[in-house]
Amino acid sequence: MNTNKRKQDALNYHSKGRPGKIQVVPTKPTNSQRDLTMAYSPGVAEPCREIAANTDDVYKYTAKGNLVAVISNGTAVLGLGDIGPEASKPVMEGKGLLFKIYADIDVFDLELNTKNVDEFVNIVKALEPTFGGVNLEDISAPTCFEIERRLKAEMNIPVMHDDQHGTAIISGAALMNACEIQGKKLDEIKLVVNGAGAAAVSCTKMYLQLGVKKENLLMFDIGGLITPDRTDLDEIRLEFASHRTGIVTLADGMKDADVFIGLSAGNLVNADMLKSMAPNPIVFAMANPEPEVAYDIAVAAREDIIMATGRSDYPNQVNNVLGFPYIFRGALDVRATAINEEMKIAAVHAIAELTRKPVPEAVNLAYNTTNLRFGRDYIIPKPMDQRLITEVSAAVAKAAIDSGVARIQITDWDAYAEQLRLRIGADDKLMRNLSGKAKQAPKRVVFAEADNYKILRAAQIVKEEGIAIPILLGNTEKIRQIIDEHKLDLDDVKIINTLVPCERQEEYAQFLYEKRQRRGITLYEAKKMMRDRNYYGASMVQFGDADALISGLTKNYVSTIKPALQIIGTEPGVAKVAGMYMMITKKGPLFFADTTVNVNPTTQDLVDITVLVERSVKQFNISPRIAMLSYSNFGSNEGEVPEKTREAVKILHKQYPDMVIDGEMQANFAMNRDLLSDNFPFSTLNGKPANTLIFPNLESGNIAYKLLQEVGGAEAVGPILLGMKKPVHVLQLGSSVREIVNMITIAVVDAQQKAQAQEAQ
Ligand SMILES: NC(=O)C1=CN([C@@H]2O[C@H](COP(=O)(O)OP(=O)(O)OC[C@H]3O[C@@H](n4cnc5c(N)ncnc54)[C@H](OP(=O)(O)O)[C@@H]3O)[C@@H](O)[C@H]2O)C=CC1
Ligand SMILES: CC(=O)C(=O)O
Ligand SMILES: [Mg+2]
Repeated sequence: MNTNKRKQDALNYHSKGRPGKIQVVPTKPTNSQRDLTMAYSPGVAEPCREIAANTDDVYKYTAKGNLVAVISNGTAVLGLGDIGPEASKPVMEGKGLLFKIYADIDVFDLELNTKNVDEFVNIVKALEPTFGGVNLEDISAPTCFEIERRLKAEMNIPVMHDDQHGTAIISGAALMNACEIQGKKLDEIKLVVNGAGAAAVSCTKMYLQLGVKKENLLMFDIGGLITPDRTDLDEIRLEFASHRTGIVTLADGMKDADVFIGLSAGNLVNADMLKSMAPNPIVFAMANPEPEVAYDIAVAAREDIIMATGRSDYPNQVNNVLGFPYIFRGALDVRATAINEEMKIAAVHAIAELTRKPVPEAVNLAYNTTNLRFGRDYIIPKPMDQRLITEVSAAVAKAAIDSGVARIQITDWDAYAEQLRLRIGADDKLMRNLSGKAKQAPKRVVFAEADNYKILRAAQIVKEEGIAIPILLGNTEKIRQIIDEHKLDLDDVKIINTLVPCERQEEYAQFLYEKRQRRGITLYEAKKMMRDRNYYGASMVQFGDADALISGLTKNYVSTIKPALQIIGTEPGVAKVAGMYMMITKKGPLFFADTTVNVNPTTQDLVDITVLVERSVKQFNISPRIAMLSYSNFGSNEGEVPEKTREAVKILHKQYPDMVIDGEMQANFAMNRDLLSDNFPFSTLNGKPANTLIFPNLESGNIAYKLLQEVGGAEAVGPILLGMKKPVHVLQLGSSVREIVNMITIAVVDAQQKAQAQEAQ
């Protein structure tokens, strides 16, 4: 993008609509006179009295416990320097926005018009009743050190200067990982730090704590190398003075260095300086918005480099955004009185370790990448990785408890993790539970369309996570080519090319022939059909050579399901299969059927579908509350649809008296308990809204789930094929990798359950 356009876009982003980036949003109802009486006078006097009697109740009745002050005086705003408090406000609002979206922490940004340490400290101290924590930001060295030291000593809530400690934590984790990848040891690396301000000093202290040796360190400020004989330096900088001789300029210092850390200003390093570094160099050019050396220049200068910047538009963003939301989240949740060394070190390790774990597909999607994995271009997690909140905040909270600065304890860490996920809307508890279940006994899943990147990527994920053991069907060369192209880790996975004679193909063909010989299939045709991967895959499942089949990504539903129906067939007593979607909504999971198979079900079809769905929902450990949907409520309209649905409910009530089902009813009555009980108090569904919806025909089911997905933001998991004798699951055309992974998980759980049922017989 050209610079002028980027500039205008950034200005528009901030000025359009309501100027700025944050606002205050009420958290309690404000719709009625009664609500306002509670919110303000006279109701508000009650919590006031309680807090007056017990100050700590301020956490109970106000927003204090979740409110952080982001405070600056604008003296070191990014790398823009001392541009004043007003000019720092966009950055502070930005921090507020990030606190909110990544950790659900509310922020008031406060830009103070003072450079005087005493005045600054007195103002912030006086704010203690309002806030649960204080994030100091973009305050220049050396005053920032004194301000932070005094505030930490004099306040009883966590105070952290993020440019110092947030940056130290993130870059410490990145340095540990980068050294491992480059085969370097922290206690041996020669390190050059450019900058000797707030960030540089604290980062360097962190690196020394992590094992870097002081004698291997060179630190530069505007005046050059920090040496003991310089007379213009304060105690803080002199602590990092180097006794090495013969080094004057930064270029001198960088010769043979293993690591360059830039926390100074933009464009101070050139390609020649990088070329003079030791083999496999590590360069963190962290100045914002312009790094000390541009990413492109650095990677062009050295093929063996690990290059990071503070920017989001290149790989390896080493930026304190990865830390501050989660560090404060953990500190606030245990009401810590400080953010101490133990908490910081815990955060370093949590971030470093998270980088080594398989990257969720959602992160790849968010960054338009295909296979992020620990390595040269991925030394640190991506900011949009939702696992950061559970990993880092929990580690920080634990360390606060263990080091004795927590005022409240957490004992149930699983519940805490769930609470954290809920805060950022990342709670997919049901899928996580299913995934956990699948991992307990992973099954062999055969993929009929393995010559497709999305299938292979999903296969890699389920293999890595221990959910399934993939078997790939397709052209071996093509599959290997995709694996190589995307650097997928599937080398040891079985690949079967059904177009050439392969394992048990003759046997499978004979079986198909025997099953279908009176339905027009000759042995010759059966052998030919076994070259089709859907026939072959279904046969593998039928013969127990695989436990589940996944197909349908590239073919229509009917042609995918037909081979499975011919070879495996439906389970005893089931005339027709059906398709169900699990919709993961903000209010919990909803089950929709039939959304994929039966176009216009009869009354008996509706009964059969409901029986299959009820059993399947129960297998997810959820009590089904079923609504049979129509455009009519309990006989309020006549017509084919109300009549068949009403009749189906009647049959189900009679044949399955324990089934919680009612209808026919409209969707809003099914989903709204009050609406249903006010208007139809006799309904057997009263008490709670329905969680399972049976649609009168395919089009209504299909339209409803797609609308909920697109407009309601629900995630659709499925279609889960119900009624097959053995696990076969058919993907929707063009499913995403995440959707495929979810289907595989369901297929494995399905296979486990079918195996258990067989054992029990
Ligand atoms: N990626 C990230 O997460 C973070 C990045 N940063 C970036 O780090 C930089 C410094 O921030 P911060 O420490 O808060 O600011 P400070 O003002 O406290 O420190 C700036 C330091 O950079 C030095 N410096 C400036 N120009 C040069 C130069 N030409 N040669 C050598 N040294 C130079 C200054 O030297 P002197 O003291 O002699 O003037 C000073 O020591 C900024 O660009 C900021 O954006 C900061 C925090 C986090
Ligand atoms: C990222 C940050 O805090 C800075 O550049 O100042
Ligand atoms: Mg900053």
